[in-house]
Amino acid sequence: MARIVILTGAGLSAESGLGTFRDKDGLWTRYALEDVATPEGFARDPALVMAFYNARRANMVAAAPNAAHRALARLEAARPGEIRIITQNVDDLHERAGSRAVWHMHGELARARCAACGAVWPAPAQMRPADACPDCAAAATRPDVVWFGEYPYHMEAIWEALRAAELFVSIGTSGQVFPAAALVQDAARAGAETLELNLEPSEVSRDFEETRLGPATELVPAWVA
Ligand SMILES: CC(C)NC(=O)[C@H](Cc1c[nH]c2ccccc12)NC(=O)[C@H](CCCC/N=C(/NCCC(=O)O)S[C@H]1O[C@H](COP(=O)(O)OP(=O)(O)OC[C@H]2O[C@@H](n3cnc4c(N)ncnc43)[C@H](O)[C@@H]2O)[C@@H](O)[C@H]1O)NC(=O)OCc1ccccc1
Repeated sequence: MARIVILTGAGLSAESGLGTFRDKDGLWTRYALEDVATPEGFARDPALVMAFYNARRANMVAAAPNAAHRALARLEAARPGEIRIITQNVDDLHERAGSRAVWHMHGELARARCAACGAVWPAPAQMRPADACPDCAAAATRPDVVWFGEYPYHMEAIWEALRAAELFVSIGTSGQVFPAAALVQDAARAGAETLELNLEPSEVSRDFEETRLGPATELVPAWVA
């Protein structure tokens, strides 16, 4: 079981050019969360939701891991089996930097899912609702992401990892989305040390023993070194 559990958010990928959600020009200033990141929004206008995720997938493909992603991959390589990354990010920059022990608790842009049978497969660049499922042939394709009101992935494994953690580190997240924002409390309750690395104080900074402020590409390599 991993001694060090690391939670990451949109702030980790910000310096790779992938917009965050809540910063001044963030995604939620340009799209209504209710329209593009809820099952109800998808039912109302699947084409709008697909356009939103197809655009983010294209941005992801054009982006590259930054020094913070690479530092975390180095840490995992230096300490095999000791590091577990839990990310709220749906991009694949952790894996492209070389990290392997990664749980995407809110899903992945790189995957499509069948809303009828649950099958998942690599997402085409331009996903369409009518795309047929390779398993059941249903035309019920959706992005394999966790929308608001849906149950996040890996929750049981995440809580188990937090029970065994000696150190919990949070990087680039505003602490406004649950249950991700409550994981620091779960870690602290289990006796782990808690460290926050973020550009600015978050909604849950008070739950951390230590908070270091600054850009991830500076704070993370310095912490790993
Ligand atoms: C809005 C909020 C109030 N609503 C919720 O939290 C809801 C409802 C809710 C549940 N429990 C609650 C309790 C209280 C209140 C509300 C709730 N939660 C849910 O619906 C969740 C499902 C939520 C998942 C939604 N899907 C996403 N993403 C996938 C899609 C997509 O990506 O489109 S959420 C999405 O938004 C969140 C964005 O947050 P951040 O990543 O933190 O990004 P943000 O822009 O906010 O902040 C960026 C931070 O980085 C910093 N930064 C910026 N640049 C840098 C930089 N360069 N370096 C360092 N830091 C930097 C900034 O300072 C800032 O602090 C991420 O989680 C991201 O994945 N499901 C659920 O609860 O199921 C039941 C349950 C309950 C308990 C236990 C188990 C199950």
